[in-house]
Amino acid sequence: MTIENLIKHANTHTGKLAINVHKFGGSSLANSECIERVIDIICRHCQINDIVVVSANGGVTDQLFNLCQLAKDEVDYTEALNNLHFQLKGLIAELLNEQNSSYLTKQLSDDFLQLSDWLANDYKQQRNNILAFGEVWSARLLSAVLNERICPSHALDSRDFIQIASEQEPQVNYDYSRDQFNQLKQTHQLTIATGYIARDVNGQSCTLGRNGSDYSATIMAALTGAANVTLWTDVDGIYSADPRVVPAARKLHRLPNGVARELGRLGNPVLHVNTLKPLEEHATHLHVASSFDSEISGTEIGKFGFLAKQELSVTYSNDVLLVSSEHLSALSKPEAFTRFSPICFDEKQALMVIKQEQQKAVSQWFASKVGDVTFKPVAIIAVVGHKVAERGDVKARFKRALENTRTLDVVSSTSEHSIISVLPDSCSPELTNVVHHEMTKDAKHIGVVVAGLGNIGERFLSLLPNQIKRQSVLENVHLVGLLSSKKALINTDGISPKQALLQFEKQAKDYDETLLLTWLKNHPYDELIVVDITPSETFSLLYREFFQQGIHVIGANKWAASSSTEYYNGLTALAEQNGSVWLGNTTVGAGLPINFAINDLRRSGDEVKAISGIFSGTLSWLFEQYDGSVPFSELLTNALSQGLTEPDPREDLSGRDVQRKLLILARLAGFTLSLEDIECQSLVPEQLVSLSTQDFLKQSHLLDELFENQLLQAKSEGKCLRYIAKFEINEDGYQANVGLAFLDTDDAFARLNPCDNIFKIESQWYQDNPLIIRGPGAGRDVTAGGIHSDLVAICEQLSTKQHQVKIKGLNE
Ligand SMILES: Nc1ncnc2c1ncn2[C@@H]1O[C@H](COP(=O)(O)OP(=O)(O)O)[C@@H](O)[C@H]1O
Ligand SMILES: N[C@@H](CC(=O)OP(=O)(O)O)C(=O)O
Repeated sequence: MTIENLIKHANTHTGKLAINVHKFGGSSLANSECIERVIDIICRHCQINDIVVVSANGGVTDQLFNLCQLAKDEVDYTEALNNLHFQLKGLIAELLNEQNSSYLTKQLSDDFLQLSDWLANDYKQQRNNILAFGEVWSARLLSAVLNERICPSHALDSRDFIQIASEQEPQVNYDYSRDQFNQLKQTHQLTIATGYIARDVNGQSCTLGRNGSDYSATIMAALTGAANVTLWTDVDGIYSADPRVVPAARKLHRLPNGVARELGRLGNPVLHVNTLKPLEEHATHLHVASSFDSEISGTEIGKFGFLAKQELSVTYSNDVLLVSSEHLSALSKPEAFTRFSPICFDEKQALMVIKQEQQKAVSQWFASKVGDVTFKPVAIIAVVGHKVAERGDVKARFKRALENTRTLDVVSSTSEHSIISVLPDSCSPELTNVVHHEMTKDAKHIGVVVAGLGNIGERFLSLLPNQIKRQSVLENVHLVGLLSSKKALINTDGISPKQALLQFEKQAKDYDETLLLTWLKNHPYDELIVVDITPSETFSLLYREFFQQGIHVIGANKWAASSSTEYYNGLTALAEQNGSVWLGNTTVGAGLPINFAINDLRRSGDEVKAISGIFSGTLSWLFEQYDGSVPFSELLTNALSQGLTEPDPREDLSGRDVQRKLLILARLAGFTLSLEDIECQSLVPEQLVSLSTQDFLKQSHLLDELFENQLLQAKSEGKCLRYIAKFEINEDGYQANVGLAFLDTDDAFARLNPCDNIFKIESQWYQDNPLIIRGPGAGRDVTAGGIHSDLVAICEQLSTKQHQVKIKGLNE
């Protein structure tokens, strides 16, 4: 939705559109630049009846906690207080016009008088009211900026409508809260509500715990029946480990609900422990996305199939306590869970691990019931994934990763979705990296979309199941898309390679390019490869889009590789910029390793000086057969009926295909040239050029005299006829042409099996005795095999590739 739409809806909207909740975390609101970005996201993604939930501006809650602590320790906090006031006044001045700025500054000064008073006289009682200021200031400021520049908006203090049982038991009274919310909500205005805070049944201010604004957002979604909740933060999704600590962390595109819940329970900051609770009975979608780059697809949390269930992540916490008491056995497991939500509870070993904030409640309970209890700071590291507790292989790998680490003898799980180890010392970044590496080293999932289900495409697919079985590098390759020119089948959870064509037949829908591109933009794979086995120029024009998304391409299709110099250079630059690999070993010589050989020579430091040969299977066959005993046109009809030519044989006779192949090879050898730089002798006489295919075939006898004359002349010189491609460097640069040549009958190019290709490479290393590659240059098996060879090559390259996580403040 654009800003115009937001405003238009402000004036006309009747409140019937689905509601979306957008939560912006503190990191997304940390300074005026961040807030400008948030405003831009609101303009593009919000409708007027949506709800925006905000956390305190980045760092403000920490500062408020610090002020309470200083007051408690009776340390002078004046400077800290003034700094915070100064910072917030600055933010107001930077974002609002003079009139609004002075109005908000006045409100802020009043709040600071109140804050000073509470800190001096009543910080204990007023602690939650003090902490609540962060969110109140943040909502007020954002709402004022929107009102001034974008659309009518009002700020709501969630304490005025969210009622929970108590801070310890933050269950929401939904009926009451919904009623209150409906009374407070203004129609035709964008609601900016505070996260993190609520009131208990006694009307006391409560917080929902650190990072609690996520929970506020989902509570508000449940109150309003919202369709979506987006948690906008400083990282573009949930990763397999904290990306600040583990640079090799992988983005988890789709996280099953249970796994997300467990990550939150273990204290992962991206998801608050209670975030998912309010959504349990609603069909609300939950996303985590980056406010720093709102176009990148984030993580979706929901119900997913096999692939998402395979994913593992590693999380740790250093803010946990080991509870020891000889009376621990007085506490049953269910009771322990309802009372304290421990992270782990091991009845047999009488061990319980809790979050630091539970300490007070635990010690009070023990004191009142049974007796002494001691607390020891410890740490946990956990592997989290769908039902990992039942997976022996995961447990074994986790133990192996911890082999050289001192652990308390507890590797226990309280949820089926995690295996936890308790550490006597804090969990170091090194350990987190080691464990993450061990758990995820072979977890790179590669999606493959095959475009073009003709002869070669079918063969490629029929070879795929065995290739996946045999080539270990293909272990995590998933066939996810099949495209023909008219139909498309995309299945994010994978299409069975064995049943591929059958599934395509039954389930494919009409091909829709926009839908395809949208899917490709949001695909959940670590890497995605498009295998282009189409002859289509139109499809090749999508390579730009693919490379922009970092998608890799295996092209058997010659169009892109032989496009204009400017376009081709643009494509290769784009691929490089975005880390896309582009291979096309089968564009020339089918499965013959000609492209590999040229690449390899260049890698070895060699310089290619000339490339020549017979590059067309069709022309190879025709001239190997043509000895004058049968007219050329008869041979051509024969070749056509055997499927050796294109449906319109002029495609072959024009030399254009050979010209493209020579261009591709010369480019691979490192030369900059385009098709126009390669002289091309067409074998189609002028009068046959513009006829329909049918008329051309009827008139093909007109070719006979021409070829007969050429053959007679060649024979008179003791030579034979061949269609040759040649590129060579000379003093002026290079010379390149394709056309008919008279060759000695014992020339290597003259003694081929019909249909074979031959490539001769002369280089610095292969000067006097050139490198020759010869063999079938077309055919179903060899071409499909060549594409498989590219697939293995790409997967080998990708297995060592690391993605750079984009996090504001870390590498942005
Ligand atoms: N598994 C993980 N995936 C993504 N981010 C993580 C993960 N574990 C920890 N983090 C950290 O959580 C931070 C986001 O949480 P938080 O600071 O609460 O954001 P916000 O201010 O938006 O609420 C990220 O910057 C990242 O460093
Ligand atoms: N401001 C609170 C609540 C919150 O959720 O913040 P954030 O969205 O920045 O994690 C805190 O810092 O804990």
